[in-house]
Amino acid sequence: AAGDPGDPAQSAGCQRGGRRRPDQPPAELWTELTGLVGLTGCSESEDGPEEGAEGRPTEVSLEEALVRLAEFLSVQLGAEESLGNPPDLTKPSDVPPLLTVTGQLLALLAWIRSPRGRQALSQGTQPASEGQCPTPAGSPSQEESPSLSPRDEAQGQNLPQLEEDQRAWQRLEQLILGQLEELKQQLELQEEELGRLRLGVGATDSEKRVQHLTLENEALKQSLSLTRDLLLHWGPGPSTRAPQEEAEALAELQSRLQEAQDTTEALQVQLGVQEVQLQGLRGALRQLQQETEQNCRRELQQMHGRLAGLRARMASLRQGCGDLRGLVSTFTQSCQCSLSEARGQVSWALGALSSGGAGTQLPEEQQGPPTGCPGRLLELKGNIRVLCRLRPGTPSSLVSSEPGPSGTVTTCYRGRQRRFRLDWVFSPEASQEEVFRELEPAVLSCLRGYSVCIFTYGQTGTGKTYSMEGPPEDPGIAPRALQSLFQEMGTGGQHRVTLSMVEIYNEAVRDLLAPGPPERLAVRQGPAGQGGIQVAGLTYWDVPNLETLHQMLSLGRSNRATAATTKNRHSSRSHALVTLTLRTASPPRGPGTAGTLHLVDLAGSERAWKAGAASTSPGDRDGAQRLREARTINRSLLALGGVMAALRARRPHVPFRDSQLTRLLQPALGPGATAVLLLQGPPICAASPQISTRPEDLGETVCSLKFAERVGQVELGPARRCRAPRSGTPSSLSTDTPLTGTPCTPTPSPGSPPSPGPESDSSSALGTQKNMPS
Ligand SMILES: Nc1ncnc2c1ncn2[C@@H]1O[C@H](COP(=O)(O)OP(=O)(O)OP(=O)(O)O)[C@@H](O)[C@H]1O
Repeated sequence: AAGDPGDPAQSAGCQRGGRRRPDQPPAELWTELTGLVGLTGCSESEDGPEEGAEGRPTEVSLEEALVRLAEFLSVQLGAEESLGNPPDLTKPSDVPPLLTVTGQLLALLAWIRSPRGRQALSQGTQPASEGQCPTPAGSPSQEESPSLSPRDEAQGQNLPQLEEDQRAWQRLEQLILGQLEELKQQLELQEEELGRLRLGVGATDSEKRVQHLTLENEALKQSLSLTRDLLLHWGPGPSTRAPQEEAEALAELQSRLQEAQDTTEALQVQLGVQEVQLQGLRGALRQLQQETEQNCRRELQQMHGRLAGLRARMASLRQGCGDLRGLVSTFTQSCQCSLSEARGQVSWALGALSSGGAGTQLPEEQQGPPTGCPGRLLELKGNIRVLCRLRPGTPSSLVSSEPGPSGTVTTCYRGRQRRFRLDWVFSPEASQEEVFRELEPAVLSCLRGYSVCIFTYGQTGTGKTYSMEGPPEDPGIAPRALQSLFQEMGTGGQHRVTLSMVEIYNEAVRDLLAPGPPERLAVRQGPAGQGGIQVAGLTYWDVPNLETLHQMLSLGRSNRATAATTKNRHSSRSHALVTLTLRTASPPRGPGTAGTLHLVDLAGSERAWKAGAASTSPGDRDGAQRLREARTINRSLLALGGVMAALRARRPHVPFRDSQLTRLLQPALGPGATAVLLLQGPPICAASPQISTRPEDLGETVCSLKFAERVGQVELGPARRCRAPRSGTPSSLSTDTPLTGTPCTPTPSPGSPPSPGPESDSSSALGTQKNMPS
């Protein structure tokens, strides 16, 4: 219609639609076409009053079909515009074929509606324009003959005119068929493109294009079938169908159109659903990828963790292997020693028997220790043992224990569970008696010449002093040990017991049993060749009986520095060392033994700021004092840790000199000595005001447990008995590494000549109670 100057609609008198100008925008085509159809309909209703309201639907259906065609064209043009390639309608080659076909159809429609067309149709003749056929190049003449005659006039119409009409129709038919062919080709091309685009799944633009082309294809298909139907029903040739048939055909067309629209809509819906599904699938795929990635990463981390754990385990196994090797060699050496000792004893016994007869009794020191005696038991148990005692309290989920031999203490600190295995774990309800029973063999081994050190270690307020000293009604390790020793020694007077007691307060060594006020003593390395440590001016007391011993111990305890801290009202601010030397009387042949028992009550391990010592206000002298104490206590405990680490790693140099504590403990931790560490642990008990449930307390406990676990791995070499010098006085606490001082009786002042041996009058050695330093 746009390119046809002889528009049939115009020639039918519909001047309102007018000619489509080349510069007319494609969007106006819709208006133009609907206007055109409207006009046609309007003329029909005016022209055919005889058909009435009943006859109208058939005609309206045709119009509707055209209106939809026009709609489609408008949409297509709009779509092309939106894609950025609007067709240039001024160029005939650019005009979409469908547009041209629609134009032709509208022209045909206009002609059919015109009186001439009606006449021709009613006569069963071809439509004819006034001298020119409706062609693309030249459409039917604009001037329609206004004098088209009715039926009777048509009979008189001249033959050439009819022939010309006939030709025009044939041309029109050819043209439409050609255009249909063109439409078909275009459809095929688009289907091909659609197929190509379908291969490129995933690209958003391609998807849009696919959608667009699908719609276009559907529309083209519809328009093709519609055009075919129109051509079939309204095309040239004699119209042999009755109006009723035409109406039916139109209704059928309409229903097909409706069907096609429904199909399109259904397809669109399906496409939408599929798109949604596609998006869902893409999302699921992305999520799956992320999850897989996360899982892989997590597994990798776990593998790394497991690998690190395995490496650590391997390292500890290696170390354990080394320790085991050491133990085996130690055991072999010990066996060899015992064997040679036994051989010597047997040969001596045989000699004694042969010279003195059957009635001769072997001196005690020449008898091998009987099987199961404390000394042997100690050797078998290992020369460093770590025991743990938890203060009774409300059970807590943060600290738990499995009591018994090789028992465990489990802590849950900062969300991490740690399990510590120790040689023996006492249940929190364990009595003083139970604790001592486990230590008794070690204590008694001193009588056979072994050097034994028992020390209590742990956080402040956990019961170190309670375990070591205990209240009078329920005595602790020290009183029970003395009682047990004296019980074992009996009243034979074959043993001589010497006692000394020092404290290390702020790195100063003080004699707690000095006759005068406690003074600072100098600790020195012993003379070359003698080895050991010497404490100048330290007093040793010969103790004749248990009662005196208890009195002296309580005297020493009362001289000890204590103070009130936030954790403990009677906190020990110093390390206390009680040393007991037990010398057996020299038998007629062979040396006697000199066993040593060190009982060490360490000051509490604590962070300085926690002991209530962190008060640094200028006027608070007590606070400053507590702070200084806490610092020196921690420094010395650190030094003890360093010594233990060096012993554990079997380093050639052991830093005993790092603190006064380690210097004094050197004999107790030397080769052949036996050490028992009693670790005191706190209950995590809300009911106990002294011990809070704060995590830092638990952290302190974990540190203590770690320390104890490390100490348990220290190897001091096989426990060895010490021979007492044949002559002389008990000048040392351990014959291997003597801690020398000035043993004295109560009467002589410190530094006076040593008291006589056990053969001497024990009462004079001890003096009387009134002579004791007060
Ligand atoms: N097993 C126990 N049974 C009953 N009471 C205990 C027990 N252990 C400790 N206590 C009590 O806890 C309090 C603190 O104990 P103790 O003074 O022995 O602690 P400590 O570790 O020596 O402290 P510090 O290092 O400050 O000297 C004391 O009142 C003591 O009686």
